[in-house]
This record gives sequence, C-alpha cells and structure tokens, in this order.
Amino acid sequence: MSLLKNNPTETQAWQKLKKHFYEIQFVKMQELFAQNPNRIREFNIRWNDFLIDFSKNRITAETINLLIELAEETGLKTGIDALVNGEIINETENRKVLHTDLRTSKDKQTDDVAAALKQMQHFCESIINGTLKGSTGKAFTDVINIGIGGSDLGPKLVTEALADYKNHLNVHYISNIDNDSIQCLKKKLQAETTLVIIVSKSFTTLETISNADIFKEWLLQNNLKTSYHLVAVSSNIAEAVNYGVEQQNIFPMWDYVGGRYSLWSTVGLSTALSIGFDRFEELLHGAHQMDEHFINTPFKQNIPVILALLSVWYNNFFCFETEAVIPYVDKLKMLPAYLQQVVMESNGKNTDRQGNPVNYETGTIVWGEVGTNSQHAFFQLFHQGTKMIPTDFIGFVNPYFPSDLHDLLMANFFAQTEALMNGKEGNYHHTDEDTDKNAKYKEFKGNRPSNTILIDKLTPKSLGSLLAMYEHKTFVQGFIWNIYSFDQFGVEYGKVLANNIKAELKEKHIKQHDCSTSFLLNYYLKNKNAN
Ligand SMILES: O=P(O)(O)OC[C@H]1O[C@](O)(CO)[C@@H](O)[C@@H]1O
Repeated sequence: MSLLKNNPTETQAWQKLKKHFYEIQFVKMQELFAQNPNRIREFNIRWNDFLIDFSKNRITAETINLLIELAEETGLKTGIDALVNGEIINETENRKVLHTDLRTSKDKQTDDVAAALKQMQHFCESIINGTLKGSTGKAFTDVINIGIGGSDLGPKLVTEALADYKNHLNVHYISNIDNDSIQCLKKKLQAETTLVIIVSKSFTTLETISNADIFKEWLLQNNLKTSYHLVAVSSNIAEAVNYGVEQQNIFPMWDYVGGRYSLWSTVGLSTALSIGFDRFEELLHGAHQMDEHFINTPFKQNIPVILALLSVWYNNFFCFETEAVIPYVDKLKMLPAYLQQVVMESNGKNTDRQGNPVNYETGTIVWGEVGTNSQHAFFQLFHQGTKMIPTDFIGFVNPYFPSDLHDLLMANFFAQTEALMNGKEGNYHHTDEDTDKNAKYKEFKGNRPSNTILIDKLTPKSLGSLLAMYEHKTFVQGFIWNIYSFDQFGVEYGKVLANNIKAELKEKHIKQHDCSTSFLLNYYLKNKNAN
C-alpha cells in the first residue's frame, strides 16, 4: 500500500486552522497564562523520565484540536502503520523504511538484525578486552571512524554525548576531506594500536573513500596488516571486499535503513566500541520505548506528534522559517548538526507525493548551540530581534557529577523560557537613572514560543528516546506535508559536478563553466603551490 497523497492545504482542518490563525495570531501567551492558571496541566506530557512542557506556545486548546484534526485528515495513523509495518513508503527509491526494526525487542528482531548485533557484540567485546589485537600483537587504543553524513553525525553525537560511559578506547571521527586535520590526527596516533572503520552505506561516497585511501596507505606504510586493522560497515559488501577489506571484517547494513537513521545499526560500531555493547543496547532500548510510545499513544499525548504539529503551526501559519534546538549540556553539542541532517535532508523537498510542486512551505531550518554559550552569542536576537525562533530547550535534572554549578546552569535554562514568554513589557519599573533615555531599548515584548524538554539524566536509554523522538517528529512533518522524507536526490547533483571538476583540476584544463565558476577555478589553479 502506498501512502495517502493529500495536499494538506486542501483539507478542511487546514482551512479551519487558517481561520483560527487569523483569530489568535496576535494573542499574547502572557494573557493566556493569566486567564488559565492551569494551562500547564493542559499542555504538558510526562512520559518515562521525560517531561515535555509545551504550554509556552502560541496555542489554545482549539489550536491543538485543529492540528490533531489535520493529522487525522491527512491519514497520519495509516502513515505510522505503513512505516512500522515495512510498507514501501520510500517510493522514489522503492524501499521500506525500517530503522525501528533495528531497535525492536529481541523476540521481534529479524534474523539479519540479530546476526549483525551478535557480530558487533563479539567484535566489541574482543577489542575492548584486548583479545583481538593489531598485527604487531598490541591491543588497540584508538579507533578511527571514517564516514560522512549519516555515517558520521549520529555515531559521533552519541559517542560524545555518552562520554561518561566511555572505556579506554579513544574514538576519532574523520568526515570532511581536509588533509590538514587528517595529518593532525595521524601525528597523535600510533598506527599499530589503531583500528580503522570505514563506514559507508553505499561504499562509493567520494569523501569517505578518499579519506579511507589515506588511512589504508598509512597502515601499509607502518608495515601493518589491513586484515587486522581495517574494518568496514556497508550495505555494499562486494564493493567493500573489492576495496580490500576482509569479508569477516565487514559489518552489514541494509537498504531499508536511511543513512541519517542508521546510528542504531552497525553504523554505530564506533559508539559500541566506545561505551561497550551493553550500553549500546540500552541506547537501542530507549529508542524502542519511544517507538512504542509513538505507535501506541493517542495524538494528544504523543510527544513526536505534538512537537511536529507545533512545528507545522509555526512553519505554515505563522511563517516562521527556522527553529532552534538548545541543549543545556556540552555533551550534546553535536545535536543541532545531527538534527540538521535528519530534518533538512528528510524534509527539504519541493515536490509532493503526487509529483506536483508544493504550494506551501515544507522543511524547517534547524540550528542551535549549547546553552549557556548560545545565550551569550545569539539570544539577543531571540529576545529582541525582529524574527521569531521557536526553540526547544533540552535540559537534564541530574548531571553525571552533581554540583551547585548544575543549579546555576538550570537556573539559566528555566530563566530563558520565562523571559522569552513574558518579556519585560508592562512590568518594567523606571528606577535607573538612564531609564528614561534607554527604556525603549531595554524593553522586550516576549510572546516568543518554546518547548521545554526536561529529562531526568543523560543516559544511553534517555538519549535513545530523545533521538527517536526527533526522528518521529520529522516523519510526522514530512507525512503531513505530503512529501517523501526518505530520499535525498538534492545532494546528488553537487557530487556529480565535484567529480567532473576534480578531473579538470588534475588535467589543469578548465572547461567552459559559467563565468564565475571558470574564474574561480582558474584563480585556484594559478595560485596553487604559489607560496
Ligand atoms: O553512507 P554513505 O553511502 O557513504 O553516504 C553518506 C551520506 O551521503 C548522503 O547520501 C548524502 O549526503 C547521506 O544521506 C548519507 O548519510
């Protein structure tokens, strides 16, 4: 069965939302809170160790009802069923979308998934306990993950986020084709105690293969046997073998797992090496629990559905172009970058599921940085700028190392959402000497929306749930927008042109491009090696 193909703007719910938007677009959240002291009860979801407070949004009970009507009218329930039942919902690539299968309970695992997890477990345990050694007989101390996009961002994010669970292995990530950074890393490492993992679903990605060439050469120059030091994760086993990776060193993945949804698969090998396989399983378990919540919970209490609908509300009715994600913990520094791929590669589409150009906005722009750093960088614009940036604030009640400093961090976390919502208008007392002169500059109007995502502690399990939450939020949005969220044709053309230009640069013969590109290429060639 293929997905329902509805233009969302042609639904009754969309028309009702449009009318409702005109009625409440200028309503102040401050007033809604004043009118209803129990507003928080209406707009929060408690689930496992998550508390989602979405009361500080420009919504009323009717907004939520209408957004849910939109989800129902576009057939979201059927869409969720199609996703988890393995229908071919990635129609443009003729593929199922089954990242949820990677983290399902043991009794429901497919043979493929179970076998790959076993292979990972055995490998991780042997590397960590030192029984599997490098070719000179020394135990491994370092691991390099070479991959890009989904073969880098997810594993890197999780490895960094769970640094408190790390063992003695140091894991490094190489993604960009930046020889300067590669040389820096090589200088730091001993080849004989380094394991190199090439992660590429296609095993044809230019950046990854070019970087892998350099590290393969490095192993050989150090008289090491690649059969001990080189492993691969790929769905293209033949190509990995062709590249020179021993068959038993190849970890399979499958075409039904999109790159940006693949950290749960063998693509997470570097993470499992860093935190141990048991912790990796806890991560999968956390994601599975969020899957169950997403599949089984009525929309009104369904975290990914509510977050997605709020995002649609701002994107399509208020026309706010971007949204921010601000995690109040350094270990989630990578979260915005990771979400940029998940959200923008999935939903940055302008053709609907019927092949028509869309006549409404789709993919939101996601960005962010950790709090409190972001407060001292761009929050000025959040509070007083002309743009509205709906923001997810992500914080943890309990840090890994409890201290008073955490209260200070969290005081900032709570203060920001309060300030964004209330502003200072009306309760600003003119007491300072310079008040009269600067009062206008010191006021801010508030009414700026945010979600507060408060989680007990950053653990493998809660992290798994958090990331699965954003995956499902992205799915819901793409579904409602009637686009295909699981292909990424938009990134292909640049790759083709890069290959052509690479050949031209080698031959020092620049073909006719547009005058800007030709000018740049000739300038580059002329000045290359000049100093
Ligand atoms: O794992 P591969 O095949 O090397 O692809 C890497 C990345 O390239 C893309 O195909 C396009 O950027 C991503 O979707 C993917 O995560």
